[in-house]
Amino acid sequence: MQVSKFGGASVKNAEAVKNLLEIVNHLDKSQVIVVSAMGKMTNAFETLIQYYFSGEKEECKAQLKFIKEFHNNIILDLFGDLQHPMLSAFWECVRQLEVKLEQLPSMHFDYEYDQVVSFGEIFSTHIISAFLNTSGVNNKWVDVRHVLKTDDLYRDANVDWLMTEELMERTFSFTETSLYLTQGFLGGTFSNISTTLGREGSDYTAAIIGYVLNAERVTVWKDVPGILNADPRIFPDAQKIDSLSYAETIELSYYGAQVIHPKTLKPLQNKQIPLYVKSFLDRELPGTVIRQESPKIPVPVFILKKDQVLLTLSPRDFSFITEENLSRILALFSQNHVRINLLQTSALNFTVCVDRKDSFVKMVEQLKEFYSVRYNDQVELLTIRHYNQEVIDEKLKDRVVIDSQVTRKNARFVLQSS
Ligand SMILES: Nc1ncnc2c1ncn2[C@@H]1O[C@H](COP(=O)(O)OP(=O)(O)O)[C@@H](O)[C@H]1O
Ligand SMILES: N[C@@H](CC(=O)OP(=O)(O)O)C(=O)O
Repeated sequence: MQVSKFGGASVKNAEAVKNLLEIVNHLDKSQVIVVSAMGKMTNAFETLIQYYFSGEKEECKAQLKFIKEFHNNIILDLFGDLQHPMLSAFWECVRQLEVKLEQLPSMHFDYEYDQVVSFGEIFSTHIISAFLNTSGVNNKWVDVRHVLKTDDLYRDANVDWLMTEELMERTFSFTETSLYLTQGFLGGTFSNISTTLGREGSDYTAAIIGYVLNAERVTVWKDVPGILNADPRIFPDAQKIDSLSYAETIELSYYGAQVIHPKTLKPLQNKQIPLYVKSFLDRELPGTVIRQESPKIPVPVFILKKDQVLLTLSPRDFSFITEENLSRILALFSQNHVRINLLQTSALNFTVCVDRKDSFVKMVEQLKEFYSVRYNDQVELLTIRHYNQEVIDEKLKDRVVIDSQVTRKNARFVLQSS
């Protein structure tokens, strides 16, 4: 069997869903199709949950209307009729969301987030499953929350592999159908409360299913021809890489290449399942294959992380940056979920480049108790993997370099934002 994952961009409107039908028609038999919320709907649901949680009733109503209209327009284009008989399950879910939003939220934001934002994937999969069925591509809709079991760390749930294996093997048995369609990004607790795996977690869902069912391959369909040596939105002349090793791809995603969710590779590597990244805009193109062995990458790879803060701490007492100081500092970063992207230490200074996020300000206040804190929040972090001097010179032309770290494989530069 194989797993194919379709992200938001590949189902952003009716035309895209028709294109998905075309791709599915050409896939090998025995597939589990994993689908994300349509287009930017997860962002729209995030706005909805903010209004709901803060009790802004009118704004909440207007946002719900926007979300419903978005899906209605796609349905009208695909089915010509909002009340098409195949859509009853979809309308039942819309009603469930409406009922949820009429109730008062609990005090637990992350819990409420997962209960509301999960409707993005539930809606998209009901619509797409019904559309495929009416188009002669028979498939069985599976509620992933019943088979992908997690703990209750809402918004960043951890998979319970044992339970998931047992439930998935039973559910995806390929006895009654050769095509299953299910949701990315979602999970369910032991008592079937919705959870999510972290933003952009649908790639990870595909890998989990592939791992559990011993898939022959997993394919993620994207709006790019494969993995490129840079984000084409930032570096328009980026080149496609034909083949990558798991280890290299894990490094790229660790340094911030946003094309694959970082957790995706490990389950696949553990069972040596190849991952294909292919373009839904041209299904004939070969894409990129990721597997154990791969030829050396023929070009340097550029990864630019924007919205970074460069933070320097110096002990207020007479101590150096010792192991004791380091463990206290790192514990605070971990407690505040602030990710360190680059780290340098000297006798008197601890310097890091981190993502700018809300908890950063709180963390800085805690650090100030022991350290003098200086920071610059107008910076970007450029990583060049497999660098050479020529590409460094070219990329740093007209840029102000604030800090750098060079190893055998990586040249990393903290740059003033351009
Ligand atoms: N190195 C890279 N190679 C290819 N795409 C990249 C790279 N880095 C960033 N991207 C961006 O990743 C996007 C695709 O990933 P993503 O948006 O997560 O897909 P989806 O949500 O549809 O699964 C592309 O549109 C591209 O702009
Ligand atoms: N819909 C979720 C999960 C996801 O992975 O989406 P996409 O495949 O469009 O990145 C999100 O936007 O975070």
